[in-house]
Amino acid sequence: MPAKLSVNLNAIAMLRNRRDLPWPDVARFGRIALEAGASGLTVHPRPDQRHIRFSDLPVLRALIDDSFPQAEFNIEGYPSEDFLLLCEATEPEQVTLVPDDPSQATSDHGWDFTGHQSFLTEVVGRLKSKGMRVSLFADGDGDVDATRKARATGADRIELYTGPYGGCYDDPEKAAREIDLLGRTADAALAVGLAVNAGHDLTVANLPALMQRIPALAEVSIGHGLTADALEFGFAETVRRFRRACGQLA
Ligand SMILES: CC(=O)[C@@H](O)[C@H](O)COP(=O)(O)O
Ligand SMILES: NCC(=O)COP(=O)(O)O
Repeated sequence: MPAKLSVNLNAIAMLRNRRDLPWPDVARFGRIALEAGASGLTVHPRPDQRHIRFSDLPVLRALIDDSFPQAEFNIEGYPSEDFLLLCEATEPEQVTLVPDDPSQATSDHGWDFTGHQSFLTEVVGRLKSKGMRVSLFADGDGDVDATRKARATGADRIELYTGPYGGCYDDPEKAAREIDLLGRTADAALAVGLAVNAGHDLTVANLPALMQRIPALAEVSIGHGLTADALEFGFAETVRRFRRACGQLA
């Protein structure tokens, strides 16, 4: 079963925000991605709204509801009260909780499931009671006990943080070690009943090996590498290239 591809629109929004102008239009690129066969859209609104703005969320929700009802909306972020209210107002199919500090340039680690067990349990319960699937950002470090603790929060999935793997683009031996750790984390998560997503710095080049080691991967969310490729190949063609790397197209 190929992994689903959720296209992250953060980089498009970041480009838009360079000027006080409405382009590139995130909804337009969301539409192009879904027309090209992406399974869903991902956004990671950060408190300073430096890329996705809170006002983008209802527009993207309406795009999916009105034109692509089979697609999924995935909202990622740190579960502050503001973020939780945003999710409750938008009702995405999936919320991915990420332990980001507001000052972080980008996400760079998964949850400490021991230290945040009760906090996560409460937040996961709150979101799930409103019908949202919940995924928890997790380090791919092979820690079996951490996956048990992730499961104990009531979450449905983990999202493997693949940044360290993505950073090995020029070091195949290191990449193989990272794949092994990610694979062992995924095995442990699947064994306790969690489904497994993955994201961060995934590319057309590094996806196939990840897919081969974790064939049960449910979804990948990709923005940075996809937007970079789109400058060369165009947005729709790039989505198709990533779908091919996910095993969706021959
Ligand atoms: C949760 C995660 O992995 C991040 O990749 C994130 O969604 C991207 O965030 P930025 O676009 O802000 O770097
Ligand atoms: N969850 C990861 C994501 O949405 C996109 O990460 P990246 O491809 O922008 O690194």
